[in-house]
Amino acid sequence: MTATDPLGIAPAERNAIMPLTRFLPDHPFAERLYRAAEPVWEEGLGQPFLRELADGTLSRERFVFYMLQDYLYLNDYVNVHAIAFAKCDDPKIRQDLAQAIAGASNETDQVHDFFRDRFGITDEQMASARQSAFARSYTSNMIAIAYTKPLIDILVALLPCAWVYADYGTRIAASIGESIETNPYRAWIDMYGTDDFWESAVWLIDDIERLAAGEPEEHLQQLTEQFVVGVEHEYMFWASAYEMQRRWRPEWH
Ligand SMILES: Cc1ncc(CN)c(N)n1
Repeated sequence: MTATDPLGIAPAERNAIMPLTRFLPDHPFAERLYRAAEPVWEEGLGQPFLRELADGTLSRERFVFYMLQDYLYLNDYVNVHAIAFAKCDDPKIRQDLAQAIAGASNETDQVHDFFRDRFGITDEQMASARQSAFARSYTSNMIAIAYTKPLIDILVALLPCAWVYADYGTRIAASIGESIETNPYRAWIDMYGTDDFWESAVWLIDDIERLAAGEPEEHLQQLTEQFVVGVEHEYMFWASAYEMQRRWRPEWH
């Protein structure tokens, strides 16, 4: 584990809220996934988009770019859950997936609609938003996994979305304390920095842990690599929003 927290959270508090110590004892496969992704995961939290969101200095332009990408992202994200649902005959996981779909519409209501009003994002902007190369790479990968792979692969493809956001939201909330009161991005932090949102990662981790128990080592290795790719995609989603970069090369407008 990295010694210094990217947002400067003190070690004692950090231990209580880190991904593996928070509600997650006895999840060896989740631990393996996190450890494999840890360098990118931890570096990701320290990137400018998130540091500036945490201290409230992120430009509105960059945040709007992110919001429009995220709106497109959530549509694909819900579709991936729906494909997983159709492939799943485990009643508990079906219920979890249905709740996650409802949770995504909660994100839209609490975060997207709020910032649409606040920043005056128009229907035209929403309708004409074009997915960035980085966001498309992320969701295309998830959709391909959803159509071609078994249930556990789909759940692992979804896990970075839930777990990284729950962790970053919690750690951002912990790092800024009372300054949240004046942070223009408070609605975002309030959404992702809560125990409720954390629960949306926990069910997924629990279900994956259960399914992983019967899998051969070779498949677990593939899933671990796939998870790291998902965390890298999360990283690039923010990095490309910060640069407001739509195409693979910045000069391709
Ligand atoms: C890109 C992305 N990843 C995850 C989340 C959290 N569901 C989100 N809203 N956007």
